[in-house]
Amino acid sequence: TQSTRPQRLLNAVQKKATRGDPRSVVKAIDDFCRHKEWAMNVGDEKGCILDSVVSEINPATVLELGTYCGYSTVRIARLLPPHAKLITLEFNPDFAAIARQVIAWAGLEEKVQLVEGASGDWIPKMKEQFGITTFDLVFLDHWKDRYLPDTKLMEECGLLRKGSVLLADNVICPGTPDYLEYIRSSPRYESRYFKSHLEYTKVEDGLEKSVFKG
Ligand SMILES: CCNc1ncnc2c1ncn2[C@@H]1O[C@H](/C=C/CNC(=O)c2cc(-c3ccc(F)cc3)cc(O)c2O)[C@@H](O)[C@H]1O
Ligand SMILES: [Mg+2]
Repeated sequence: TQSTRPQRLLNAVQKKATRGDPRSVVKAIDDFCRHKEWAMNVGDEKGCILDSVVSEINPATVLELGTYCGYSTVRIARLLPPHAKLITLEFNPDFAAIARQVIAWAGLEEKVQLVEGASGDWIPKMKEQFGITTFDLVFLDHWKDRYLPDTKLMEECGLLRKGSVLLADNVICPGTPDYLEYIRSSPRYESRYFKSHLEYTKVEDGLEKSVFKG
């Protein structure tokens, strides 16, 4: 049977990366996507911006919306302090299965809880299911038309506190116009755009970092 792109990406990790070495997993995926097959990982250029935001916040609790193959999950989790928790939501079971193996290859299972399901169903259950009060950082990288509804849902569920940071991928390409309009015009957020490029290309894209004011 034909393999899928996520399966071929996992094969590249298992062939090129060293078990237990997150940096080598990130490099193996970037090399695969740059030289073999493009895939919608945040990538190395935007990934450096992601790294700097994570290092600046040093979060104890992180929520990622849209795991895909686990590239940004590994990028974030490798920088987390010992008892920090990253919860990542992925509703495609095939992608979730690949991501679990990528996260395991990096040796980061202890820091990551991959939850198979839709953000809309799980955001309201974060407190009761995982004992989370609020998230220090949320990385949005799922369906682009879901950024805004899920942000409103997180507000309603009290998952954001004064100082919580939302970091959104692809605000230019493919674009998240309704989210950008909302977050940039809301008095409850301080937003800043980090100009970059669409992963592995010269096309403009960027990350929007928004701090919740409570
Ligand atoms: C239903 C909403 N809730 C969800 N809950 C949990 N997981 C979800 C959800 N939505 C989507 N997902 C998962 O997130 C992932 C989806 C990501 C969508 N991303 C993109 O479309 C995307 C697309 C591009 C892109 C850019 C230019 C192109 F020419 C082609 C593609 C670049 C990116 O960086 C992207 O992130 C998948 O793994 C999907 O199964
Ligand atoms: Mg993306």
